[in-house]
Amino acid sequence: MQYLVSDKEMKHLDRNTSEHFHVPEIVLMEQAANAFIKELARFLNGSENILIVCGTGNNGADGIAIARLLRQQNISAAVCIPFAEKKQTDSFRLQYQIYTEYGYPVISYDQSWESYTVLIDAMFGIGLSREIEGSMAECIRRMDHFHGKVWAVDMPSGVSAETGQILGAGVHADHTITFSFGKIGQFLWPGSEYCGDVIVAPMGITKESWLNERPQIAALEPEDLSLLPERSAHSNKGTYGKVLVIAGSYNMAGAAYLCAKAAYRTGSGLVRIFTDDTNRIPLQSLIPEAILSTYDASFEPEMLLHELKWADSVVLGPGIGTSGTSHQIVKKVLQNIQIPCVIDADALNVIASDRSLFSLLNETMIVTPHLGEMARLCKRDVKAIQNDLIATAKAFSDTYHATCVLKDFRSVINVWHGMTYLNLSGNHGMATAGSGDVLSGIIGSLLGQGCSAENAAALGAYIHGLAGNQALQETGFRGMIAEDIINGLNGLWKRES
Ligand SMILES: NC(=O)C1=CN([C@@H]2O[C@H](COP(=O)(O)OP(=O)(O)OC[C@H]3O[C@@H](n4cnc5c(N)ncnc54)[C@H](OP(=O)(O)O)[C@@H]3O)[C@@H](O)[C@H]2O)[C@@H](O)CC1
Ligand SMILES: [K+]
Repeated sequence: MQYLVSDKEMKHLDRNTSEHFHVPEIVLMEQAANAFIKELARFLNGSENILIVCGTGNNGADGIAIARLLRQQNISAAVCIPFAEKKQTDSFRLQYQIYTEYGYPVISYDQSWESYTVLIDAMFGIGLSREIEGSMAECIRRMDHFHGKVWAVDMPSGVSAETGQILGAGVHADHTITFSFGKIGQFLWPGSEYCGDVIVAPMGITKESWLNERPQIAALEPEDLSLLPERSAHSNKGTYGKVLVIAGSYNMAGAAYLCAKAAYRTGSGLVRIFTDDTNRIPLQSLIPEAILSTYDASFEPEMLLHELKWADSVVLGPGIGTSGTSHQIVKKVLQNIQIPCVIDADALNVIASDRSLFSLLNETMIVTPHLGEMARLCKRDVKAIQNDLIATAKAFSDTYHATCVLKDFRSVINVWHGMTYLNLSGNHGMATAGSGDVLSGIIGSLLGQGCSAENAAALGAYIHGLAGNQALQETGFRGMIAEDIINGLNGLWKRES
């Protein structure tokens, strides 16, 4: 698991390193500059002519230190400090003094950048705190139009380290070398598109610097697949959980099929589909492994209660529609459920339309809204939510105690009183109908196999993305459909065994 930090957290870690562990700022800066060069050097062939555009804060100070170290390794480099008259930090002044004592070149802002082949952006790092305006925004745009490769020091200038929003203007980097921890804004849209590939370079601020604080945001990595429920040679189908998939209404067999199949492909021993009777024939032929319980116009709640007693976990909602019967089903489940549950799709729309149902949510439940569903749940517009993904997911969990998986290009998973996860697996091929049904089936399966709500939600989103990445090898981006993601799971498990 890697931790991702905000600008404030990084400054806090920096302060703890200096004040508690007594590592001087200038030592950290030298380590940062060395760490940057070590990564950069892997891409250089020695013929480059490098320009480093520096601000007057510590990001700019890093830039000047990098220029000095490059020159001392016989690599052609010069700095440009377009707004040298602005407020300078002590470290900036010191780095500038050292650099000029050596007689290394500082070019004026008016000079052409034509002869330079690489640009290093050291204007703003994690200190960016407001919109960039006027001539500074012009300078950012000039960097953005640079003809060669662009490397960003810590953050591309203009990208908020906390939200990933572009503050006024932003530099599109080919690579971003960031120090010690990934920054949240590097992984949220649109910031992620400005960072190019992100390299986290260790530079001496370590996890010890959290002292008594706890990191808030994490991203799962391949080694975290060890959190998956164990399998045993001595087992039967009952060992791996019974999942009740309440899905599919008239003409919506597909959602039930994808969800149930994903649950089976994630390892569940038994899956039962509770669905509209008109789905019986297609589901029996599409997925004969599933047990079916169906209802018709005269929906009898007793049958549903009976199925709830049978199950170890429930997925409630894919394709159930928002009819009166769907409302009855959702309400009955929420009032009676005593096992872990994923609430998805139309079940969320039903809840959004009847505020009395919100009070039935609790910490054993996982809600999986996409942005539109979340907009209906919290009565905000999609754009506002997109600009504020992490806070939105957190506010929902804090208020209703359920684990929230807010689905987007980078889904945010928030656990009530717990960690926030940013899911970094997956690709845009997965933006296709039914992809969400597959995700809820995966999460429901993990719950049925005994995972906590936290592990099922974070791991479920991660596995879903990995399966999509696996599918990419067969389909490419453009033609991927939900079934391919399910097939991608097979590839994942094959690698595991
Ligand atoms: N922390 C660490 O662990 C380590 C950090 N290191 C490096 O330090 C970097 C952070 O340095 P930093 O704090 O000096 O801020 P930086 O990004 O250089 O910005 C400079 C100043 O610009 C200003 N400003 C803000 N927005 C503005 C705007 N829109 N338009 C105009 N001005 C604006 C704002 O000052 P203000 O005007 O608010 O007083 C701000 O302070 C970090 O990214 C990394 O590279 C490493 O050396 C090693 C260890
Ligand atoms: K920068």
